[in-house]
Amino acid sequence: MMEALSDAFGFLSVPEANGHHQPVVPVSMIHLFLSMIPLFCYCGVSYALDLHLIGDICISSIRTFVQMIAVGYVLVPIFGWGKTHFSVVLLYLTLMILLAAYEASSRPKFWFVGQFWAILGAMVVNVSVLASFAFGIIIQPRPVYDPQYVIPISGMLLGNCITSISLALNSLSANLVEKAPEIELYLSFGATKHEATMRLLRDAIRTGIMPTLNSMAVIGLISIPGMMTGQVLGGTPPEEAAKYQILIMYLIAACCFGTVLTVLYVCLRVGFDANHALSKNIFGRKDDGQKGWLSKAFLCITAALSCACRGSKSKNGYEEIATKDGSKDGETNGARGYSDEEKSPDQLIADYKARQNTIFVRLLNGNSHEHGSTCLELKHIARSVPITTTIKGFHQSRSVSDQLTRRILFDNMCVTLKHGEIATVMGPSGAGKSQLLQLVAGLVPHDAGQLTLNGKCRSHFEDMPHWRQQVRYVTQYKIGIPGTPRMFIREVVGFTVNARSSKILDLKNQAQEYVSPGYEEMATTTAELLLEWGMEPDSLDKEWTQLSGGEAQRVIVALSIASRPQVLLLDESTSALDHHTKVLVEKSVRKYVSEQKMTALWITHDKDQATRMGLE
Ligand SMILES: Nc1ncnc2c1ncn2[C@@H]1O[C@H](COP(=O)(O)OP(=O)(O)OP(=O)(O)O)[C@@H](O)[C@H]1O
Repeated sequence: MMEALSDAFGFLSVPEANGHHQPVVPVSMIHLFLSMIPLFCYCGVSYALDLHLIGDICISSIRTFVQMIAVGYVLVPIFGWGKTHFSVVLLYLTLMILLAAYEASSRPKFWFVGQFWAILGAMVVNVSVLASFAFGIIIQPRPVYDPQYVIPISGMLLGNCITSISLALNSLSANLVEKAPEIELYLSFGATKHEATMRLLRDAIRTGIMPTLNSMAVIGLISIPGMMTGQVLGGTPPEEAAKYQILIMYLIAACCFGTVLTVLYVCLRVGFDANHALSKNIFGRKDDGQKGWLSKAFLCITAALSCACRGSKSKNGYEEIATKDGSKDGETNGARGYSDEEKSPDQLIADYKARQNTIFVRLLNGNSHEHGSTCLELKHIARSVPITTTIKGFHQSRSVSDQLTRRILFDNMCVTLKHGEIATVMGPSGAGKSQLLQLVAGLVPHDAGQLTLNGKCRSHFEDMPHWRQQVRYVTQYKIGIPGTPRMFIREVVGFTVNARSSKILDLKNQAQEYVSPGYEEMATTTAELLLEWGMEPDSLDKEWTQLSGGEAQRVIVALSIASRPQVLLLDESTSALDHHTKVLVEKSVRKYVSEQKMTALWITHDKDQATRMGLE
């Protein structure tokens, strides 16, 4: 039995003359405790730098100790029974895979409902396929489920998958939440969800598999894997141990690649709805509430210890922050502030109802185009947003009724705009103006009603990217994407070219086909507009991150106009500009809307701007 362990697992033991194994390096419990000392020194560093890692260091150290000692005892009988009972091996593998899925699922910063099952499914499929390939075709142990081979190798595959999946998923889910404005920028220029997230997806895949590729790059040169070392010490010739290790590394890399791709595919499917719109409320931020009970118990103990150590600091383990006037954080002008968490749902609903959420959509130049044909029509549109994300503790709660957890922003909204018309959208902050424009752009769903463009109902468009190519939403956020505006033009033209080439085959829709401008036309128009608005045309070749807030705002408005949409949706698009430049931009928008027979909806808080826009 010990020979089997030694062979497969690389135990550091050599056989004695009497057949018993003697460890190459005898390790006593005292040695183990001594080896913990350097690690625990870093608890002091964590404390000094306020890293909040003391709990994690303690938990990981204790888990390593308990788990490894336990496996040392459990493996011997399992290797023995497993040789003749496949069910024992299967049971052990099931346990391993469940724990691996749980570990991988608990690490990313954001999570979605069903994440554990997605990871479990990805692991089961990929590990099963690779293990079948490895044991059935390459290694061919007898029996094929020989636990001496199956358990250690599956363990190595799963262990590496945990790291890859958690890194990749953490990268993609955090980006889907934190880089939503970037994704929506691409979507609003007609990108599909895959085009809009391609960069983030590539980053996530690279992040996930890089640790494995890195260890493959240095294996043999710098790192000698434990398994190979164990085999050599157990008597296997080094060249044979090396070949076995190479085989294992290839299997690990393939398994990591497969699981990462599968899990990211599910994450993307969950992160977008059928209309290629980002589902922003799907992802929850992981907090201590999502930690396992074991981790929570350890965290409580370490928090109590840390609290006792701090003495003069706060009782709850966190230092209280005093504000300038001596009051504590959360207090303003002597009155204690309170957060949404402390209100009951009824109070919150009453608060929301009490707010004036009226949105005014005012037509500015309707008289000049009385006989024009209808461009954009909103019929009885309604939109509500979940309020669960703002109330901690109710997040993802299934027991609270839908009515209680949603806030109606607007209901029964009807707007008709003819070609060449501009309307302002005004209302208090938080009333839902941006939501209205994003709804028109198809970036958020609507609860009821119908939208039409040139008389064609939105549901009759081939898909939402085709609608968005003609309905351009100009975000109010500063653009922080990598690259330059010129690169962005190339990407945008690519989206519409793809869409057109697929649509050419669609004979039914050819009559209403949208012909987007090519690269040259778009770049020239953008440069001309920027010149009119007091910017150098070489701004197109500056990195987005090097442009000031006002410059970036002008560039994105210019790009939007130059992409010749039917509907222009401007969300406070001149908020960062000085008065003179604002007037120049307003003039150009009026000119282009009129000349190109577009329609524009313009959100502004500036009454003077609304008045100016109405005076032609
Ligand atoms: N995905 C979401 N989930 C939950 N609530 C949301 C979501 N998106 C927007 N909201 C809420 O909807 C409300 C309206 O948001 P919106 O951005 O449309 O306001 P606004 O009228 O444009 O405000 P401002 O003038 O400040 O830009 C806000 O209270 C906002 O918190």
